[in-house]
Amino acid sequence: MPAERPSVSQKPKNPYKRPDAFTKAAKAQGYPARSVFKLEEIDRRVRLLRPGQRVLDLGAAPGSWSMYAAQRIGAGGKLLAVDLSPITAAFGPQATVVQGDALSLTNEALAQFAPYDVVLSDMAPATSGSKIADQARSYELFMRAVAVAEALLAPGGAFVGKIFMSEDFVKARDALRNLCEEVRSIRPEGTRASSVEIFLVGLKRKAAGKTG
Ligand SMILES: C[S@@+](CC[C@H](N)C(=O)[O-])C[C@H]1O[C@@H](n2cnc3c(N)ncnc32)[C@H](O)[C@@H]1O
Repeated sequence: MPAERPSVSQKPKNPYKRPDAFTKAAKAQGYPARSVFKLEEIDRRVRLLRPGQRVLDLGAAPGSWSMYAAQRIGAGGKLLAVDLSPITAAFGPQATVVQGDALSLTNEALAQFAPYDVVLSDMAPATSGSKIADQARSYELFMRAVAVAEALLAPGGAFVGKIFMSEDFVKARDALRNLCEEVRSIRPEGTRASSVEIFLVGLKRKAAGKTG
């Protein structure tokens, strides 16, 4: 099983106080970022990823989520990893990397392996120093990911998107409720205590014509 969480002896009693155990465990297992444990927890809780699936990963750099997803979908799956920044991590022959801005890339440019079984977005803005501006940008990235899912996610498919907590959270959750039968909000254990992020998980994408 990929991405083994920190062992009981490594893991602090309160991971929010000493989150470095997650960073060390990620590096020890060859993942570039501790964020892998967030996806691993979401996967474990909602049974997200399976062999043979087609996955779109938006905001994929430096590559931990894509590495994890590529292992879970195996050689029979397909993965498209997209980020503004270059991605140097290797995900295997089932993966293709696109460097670009998800806000301006067309849905066609993201459709290489569509329809997708899973759309992931861990996209986050570079922090600007303004909490309000960062929240607004995070909402924009989240809503773009939902729009991409609306265009490219298969009926029955699943969505995971990161958003910074703000007044817009309810609008974001409603947009996902419009798309998926079941919506959950998850704040994984590996999230830093100071972080304002939360993940909205949409399960069972509604069939076309059944949204709303
Ligand atoms: C928290 S990191 C993602 C970490 C990644 N999931 C991993 O496990 O390695 C957020 C990423 O979102 C990307 N990002 C932010 N805005 C973006 C945009 N408009 N289009 C594509 N990627 C974007 C950033 O470049 C950054 O690499």
